Amino acid sequence: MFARSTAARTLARRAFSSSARAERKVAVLGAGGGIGQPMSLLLKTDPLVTSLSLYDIRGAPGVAADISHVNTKASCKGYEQADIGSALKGAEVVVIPAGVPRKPGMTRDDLFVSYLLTLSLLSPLTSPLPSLPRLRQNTNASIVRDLAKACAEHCPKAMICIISNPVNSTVPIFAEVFKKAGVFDPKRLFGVTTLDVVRASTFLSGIQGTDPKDTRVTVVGGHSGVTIVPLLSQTEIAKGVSGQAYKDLVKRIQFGGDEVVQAKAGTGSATLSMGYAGATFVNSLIRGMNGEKNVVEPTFVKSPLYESEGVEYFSSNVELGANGVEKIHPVGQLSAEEQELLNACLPDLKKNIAKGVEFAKSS
Ligand SMILES: NC(=O)C1=CN([C@@H]2O[C@H](COP(=O)(O)OP(=O)(O)OC[C@H]3O[C@@H](n4cnc5c(N)ncnc54)[C@H](O)[C@@H]3O)[C@@H](O)[C@H]2O)C=CC1
Ligand SMILES: O=C([O-])CC(=O)C(=O)O
Repeated sequence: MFARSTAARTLARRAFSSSARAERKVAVLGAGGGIGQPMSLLLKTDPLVTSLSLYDIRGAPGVAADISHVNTKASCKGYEQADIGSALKGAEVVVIPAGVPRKPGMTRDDLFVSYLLTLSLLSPLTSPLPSLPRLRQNTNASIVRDLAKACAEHCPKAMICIISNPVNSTVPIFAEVFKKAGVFDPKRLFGVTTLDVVRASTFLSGIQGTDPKDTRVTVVGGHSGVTIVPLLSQTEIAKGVSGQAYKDLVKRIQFGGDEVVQAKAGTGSATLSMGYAGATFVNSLIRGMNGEKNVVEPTFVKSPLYESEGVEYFSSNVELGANGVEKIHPVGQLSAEEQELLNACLPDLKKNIAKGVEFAKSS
């Protein structure tokens, strides 16, 4: 992993040696889960990570004990529920894959409202109404809200990378909690949309017979269905993919998550590819923090690009630096098809963001 050009590798080495003493403590919240475990393993093998703090409401000490035997530099420690303060103390990067994954038939937005709550309504005998408020606590929205409160208290200056779905709403929730606590810095909050870029690269290179490592596709918008907008016209390698093949490719990139949810048949959603994508994003983020120049990743951040249309958060190419977001790149030239995709994305994205803001403000 972490494949890069020779020039980038030289820069990374230089950045690494100039920051060889830089302590880079990374905390993973939800480290015992399907994403948390492989991502933590990959982070343990990243030479830029010096300390790994693995937290989950269940199982993190065991995962940490296992991973800590890998003979790489980073130290690794696991924490249980009562220890979230120790887990977060001194963390410079916090990655959050905590929460419930999808099952077939669900959208990511369904994860905002509790899956358990839905079940309880269907089975009132096993889940009597008086327990509904407790079940409501199990939504991804409230999980992210509560983890945001803990981060605001214990590591308000950390870079925060949100994986928990629906990303289009959980990032605004996190931001609102930080605003309430008076510690919000928009440059330090990222929705992780890297898996969309990873998939676009894999699917396109599969069609064109190219090496995925040289097949970079910019994907903008949000992280669900039609809010995912691949900009294939900006990639030389995509030239020649047109007509039905183009439509199929766009659909596959937009609904790649559903492909995995279907294939896993009720046992979860993408975990291993997401672990890879999450560790890749964190590696880029730390390279930027360590002073490497021109580190660019698409990520869902507070963005001025479509603010005038009421869309406060948007994923586009972002240059990462010492303080997080260094520069937000515009989407660039769009084809007529891409303009249509963007037109379809913005209203949905606006609704998803408003839902997150509303939830955080009212809870
Ligand atoms: N941004 C993206 O591209 C992607 C996002 N996801 C999302 O990531 C989330 C996690 O997915 P999986 O790892 O497959 O689920 P999982 O169920 O395997 O793991 C989730 C983990 O979170 C833990 N957890 C629950 N509440 C917690 C809390 N309050 N504090 C700390 N840990 C807590 C659970 O104990 C569990 O270990 C889901 O919401 C899923 O939709 C999944 C794939 C891609
Ligand atoms: O599809 C899901 O629910 C998980 C996800 O976000 C993805 O795989 O892109």
